[in-house]
Amino acid sequence: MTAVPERGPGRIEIRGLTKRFGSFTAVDQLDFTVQPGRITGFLGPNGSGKTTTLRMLLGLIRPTAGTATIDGRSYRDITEPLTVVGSALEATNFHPGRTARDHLRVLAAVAGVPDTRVDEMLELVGIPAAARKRAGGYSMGMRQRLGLAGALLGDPRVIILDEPANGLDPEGIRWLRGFLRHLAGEGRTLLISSHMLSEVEQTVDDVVIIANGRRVAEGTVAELHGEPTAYVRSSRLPALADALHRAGITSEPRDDGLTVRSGDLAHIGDIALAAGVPVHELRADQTHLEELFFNLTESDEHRNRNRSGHEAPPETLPPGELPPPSGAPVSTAAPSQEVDR
Ligand SMILES: Nc1ncnc2c1ncn2[C@@H]1O[C@H](COP(=O)(O)OP(=O)(O)OP(=O)(O)O)[C@@H](O)[C@H]1O
Repeated sequence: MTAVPERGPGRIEIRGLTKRFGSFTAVDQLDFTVQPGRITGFLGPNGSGKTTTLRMLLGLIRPTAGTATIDGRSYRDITEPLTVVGSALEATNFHPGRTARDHLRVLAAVAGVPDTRVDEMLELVGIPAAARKRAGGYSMGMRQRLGLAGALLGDPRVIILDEPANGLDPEGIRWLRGFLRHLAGEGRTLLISSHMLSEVEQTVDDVVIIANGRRVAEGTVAELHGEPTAYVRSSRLPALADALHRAGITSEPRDDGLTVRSGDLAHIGDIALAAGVPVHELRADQTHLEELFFNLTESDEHRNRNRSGHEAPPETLPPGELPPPSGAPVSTAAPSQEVDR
């Protein structure tokens, strides 16, 4: 693949992005930035507005307010969009009677790329044998890989994938992780959505978390984890707390031990040893990201509207727009899928 210069173009900017379906606000004043050369996880529970946001970014539906741009231009204003942005919103809408090769050839023709790239892409995503097999017989994992191959056909610098790990087995998830990392290493911009933080935690650099269409957190994965802490147990806690304090480390009592505001276990152990304090247990605290995710997205303030019966009534669908994605899987690789022009 052609290398994309590091720190090159490919910046996604979402500003005040809002989408209302009738009186229902699916995406509400959303703001975030996605940087090239990084993998950004776009996270939120089911129905929080991820797909609607991606559909606006990809020009499939019009925002009610705000903008979604790539290098300052909205998708509809990009001259050869498939060579700039590759996307796979769902991995399920391949024509069942069409082979992977035929499917990609159609897209290649649309994107204006040579047919030779089709087999290259199938090889790249690890399904060369699927070239002649009809898509109707594919596993979910193969569909995901085919969707990815389609997204990459135009050698785009921006890649947008909706729940790309869905249906992949652990080996497939490991493969995807390495593959996405490689693409980011080439300077490309990767935006991937997921409803499970734990699923993408090891894959992404940055995260944007939304609940009920609103951003509730944004930052690097490390920032989300917060400052590292350790748990230490001893029969002489006051002496240990005192020794840590003298070393400039704060601690507070927890259960029958201390929470120490440092992740450097060796340093904590050395301080205890130097103070002659016995240590009965010393371990790093794990931040339970899933719990944090739940707190951020399911707190009283952000409780999922879809679970409290406030979902948009279907008749709110504006003319010319596709029904909710759950019922109508969409791959944005082909412009023929675009609506609401
Ligand atoms: N065309 C539409 N008309 C009416 N409501 C819609 C439409 N599209 C989406 N919605 C509603 O907007 C909300 C956000 O949906 P969206 O698909 O963007 O969420 P999501 O975060 O992608 O969820 P999931 O993880 O389940 O795909 C949902 O309540 C959904 O029912």
